[in-house]
This record gives sequence, structure tokens and C-alpha cells, in this order.
Amino acid sequence: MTAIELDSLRKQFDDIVALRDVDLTVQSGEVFGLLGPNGAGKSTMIDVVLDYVRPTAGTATVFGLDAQQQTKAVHRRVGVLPDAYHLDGHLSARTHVEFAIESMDADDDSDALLDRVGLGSVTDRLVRGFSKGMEQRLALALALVGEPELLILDEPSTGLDPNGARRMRTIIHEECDRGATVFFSSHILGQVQAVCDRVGILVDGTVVAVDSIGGLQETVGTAETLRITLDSQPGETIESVRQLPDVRNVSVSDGVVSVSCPARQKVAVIDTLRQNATVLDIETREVSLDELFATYTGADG
Ligand SMILES: Nc1ncnc2c1ncn2[C@@H]1O[C@H](COP(=O)(O)OP(=O)(O)OP(=O)(O)O)[C@@H](O)[C@H]1O
Repeated sequence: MTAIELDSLRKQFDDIVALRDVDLTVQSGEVFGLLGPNGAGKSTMIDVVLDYVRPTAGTATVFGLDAQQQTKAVHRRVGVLPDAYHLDGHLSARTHVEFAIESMDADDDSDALLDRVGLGSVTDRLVRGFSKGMEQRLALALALVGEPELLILDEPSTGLDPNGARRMRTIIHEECDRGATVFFSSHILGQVQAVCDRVGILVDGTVVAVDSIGGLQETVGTAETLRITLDSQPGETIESVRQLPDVRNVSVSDGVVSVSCPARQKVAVIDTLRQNATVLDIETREVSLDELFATYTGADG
């Protein structure tokens, strides 16, 4: 089943095109991360799915329901951590969650939910004294009310400390395990890498790539950087390495050869170098999502 389907979705604010004819499918049960630089259109995409803004053209559906025509039915199935949310400073964390439970006719335990997001010791405190990270945790608790089939989280790690970010990852895994679909936007590439089944990269309103992390690495063709230490200079074998398919960024410094290549080419690279020298050490490093992101967005890194 499809959780979210965007079909030729376009959103224009006067002369700014925030989304350019986007096609995207998120399958039910997957954790999908939407990555993109500032202003790429991530929040606009989420806002259209939730009918907070109307698309200029195209359609968005959630579990087959039209986001613009069947908005209430969509909202009943979705838990949202929005980009901007309003909390009432005069109310406690528990009261916020209790209101949400009541308004959704859900049967969650407010204290258990607050405990889950790490606010178990401040349930009775008024929200006006909360830090940004505490507000974010409360907003996440509100999104979890009613065990939604789809969680939409816009930059969920904003303001969270490392413990909070880890807790967020655990919650995303738990939600996925109980069968929910999770769709979230992020700049924090490590977070996406840790939890996502698939990643979409949005640049200037266009989805430039959708794949698993491994698939993206294969596409870029530099899945790993190899550093091979030799007992002597490689001589002409270095040219042979440069000729190997999908091998890039070949350099030599002090008997250490650096090469970027897909995992399947590692053995060929090492075998070639061994024709002229003895291999003393091999280090490999996976290309991080930061590097992938830079490749797709044309940034320097
Ligand atoms: N209400 C609006 N009126 C005019 N322009 C808007 C409006 N909302 C968004 N935009 C523009 O649309 C583009 C996409 O913005 P959007 O907020 O969706 O990006 P984003 O990827 O979520 O960025 P960020 O990571 O900075 O939150 C930007 O150029 C932004 O200025």
C-alpha cells in the first residue's frame, strides 16, 4: 500500500517555485527521509500533504485519500510534528497531551507518552519555562498521540541534544516496528543515515534522487575511499588503477595510494597495486551522506 503519493506536484509562491512537478511515492511501513538544503521545498511539500498550503498543480494523496479533498480523513490518520507549532505557555506538558488525547478520542496514557519523549520528570511544569529542546520533545509527544498510521516530522531534531536525538531515533524505530510509516525532513544527515529505509534528496524544488543509502552510494560510484599503504612507490601500476572502471580520485602521497571506488572494485584496485609493491595496510572509509549530499546539490562539501 502507498502511504504518500505525489503526482506532478507544483507549488508556486508568486514568482518563487517551491516545488517543480514532483513525483514521489512513500510506501506504507517505510521510514523515508527527505533531505535538502535550506529553501529546497521540504516544508512546502509537507504543508501540501497536510493541506496547510494548496498546490498550484498536481495532486497529493495519503493512503489513497486526496490531501486537498479529504483533508479531515487524512489528518485522522497522521501524526504531525510541524515546522512551526504553537504551545500554550500557561498549560503544563501533561495538559497539552491530555487535550490532544481528548480531541482525538484516543486512549493513550499521557504520563507514559511524556516519559517516552524524556519529559517524565517535568509533566506538571508550565510550558512557558521550557527550552527549545523540551518544546520539541513535547511536540513529538503530541504527534504520537493516537498511534497514527503515518508520522510526518518536519526537522524533528531541531533543538535536541545528543540524548534527545538518540531518543528520537529510538522512537522512529519503535513506531516503524508497530507498523507506522515515518516521513521526515532533515538537514542532519547522520540522523537520516541511521534510521531511513530510503532517502529523497530535494534540491530547488526538484527531487534529484530517491534511493536507499547504499543505492545512492552506488549511484555516485564512490561508495568507499580506500587508503592503501605500499612498501614502495607504485610506479606504472597507478596508471592501471586509473584505467579501472568506476575508479576515481586516484592520488599517491608517501607510498599511500588513495582511491574512491564502488565496493565491488576494491579487490581489483588492490590486485593491480600488488603487481609492483607489497601492500602493508588497507584502510577503507564509507562515503558519508554529507559527501553524497554535496555531490547531488553541487555544493563544495
Ligand atoms: N508562504 C510563502 N510565501 C512565499 N514564499 C514561500 C512561502 N513558503 C515558502 N516559500 C519559499 O519557497 C521555497 C521553499 O521553502 P521551504 O520552506 O519549503 O524550504 P525548506 O526546504 O523547508 O527550507 P528549510 O530547510 O530552510 O526549512 C523558499 O524559496 C521559500 O522562500
